[in-house]
Amino acid sequence: MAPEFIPFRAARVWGTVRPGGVGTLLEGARVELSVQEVEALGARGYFTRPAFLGDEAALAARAEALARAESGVLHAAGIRRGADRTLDTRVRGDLIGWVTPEPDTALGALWRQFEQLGQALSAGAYLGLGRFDLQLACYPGGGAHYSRHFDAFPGKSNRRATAIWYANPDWRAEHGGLLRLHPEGESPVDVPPRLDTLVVFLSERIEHEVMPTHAHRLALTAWFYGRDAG
Ligand SMILES: O=C(O)CCC(=O)C(=O)O
Ligand SMILES: [Fe+2]
Repeated sequence: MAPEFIPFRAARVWGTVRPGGVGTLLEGARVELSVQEVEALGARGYFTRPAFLGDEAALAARAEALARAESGVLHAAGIRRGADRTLDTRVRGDLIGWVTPEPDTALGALWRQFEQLGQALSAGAYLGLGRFDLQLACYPGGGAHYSRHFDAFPGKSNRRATAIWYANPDWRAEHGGLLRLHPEGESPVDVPPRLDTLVVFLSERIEHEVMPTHAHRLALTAWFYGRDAG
């Protein structure tokens, strides 16, 4: 791991749950981008970071995400087609729901880290980001996937950056479910959806897909809009 990460990770609160509960685990932890991450974003349109929250906060956020998914609030995302509005799960087979967490929760802590990530991307990579939406997505296994797509089209939705945080401990190769990035002019890059991995890419620039998934797969995605967005 790049040495740049060390001072910033050491500043985190490890091993203690403060009186406020899991939501305060990461209080004061600043998200900073390394030089390599800024360069990768500019040159290739993406970067990955193997540990965004740290083990304790990641497991707490995973537990809350799983509880939400199991509570039945998520709905099928598949593209709707035709007059009968049937779902076409050939394009995407995930279940999704928007997330606005309470502050004093582990997902609230993740939310604040995404907020800081947006600020760091604006300061370090001049992306001029404003608000973001946060979505929980669950691929139930059974080969569910999401076909190759862009998250934004120039001049349309004004989504500028996509940041995905994965919540799957013990992810194994036979589970499939890789995020496959297709950077322009480069070979595809596969990202396993392992617990606490963060991937950040430019929404208009990086085409991507979720490969067929053979285990329950959870992810939280933040889409950052430009500051000038409505
Ligand atoms: O979960 C992932 O790895 C990517 C999902 C995705 O591309 C999307 O929801 O737009
Ligand atoms: Fe996407």
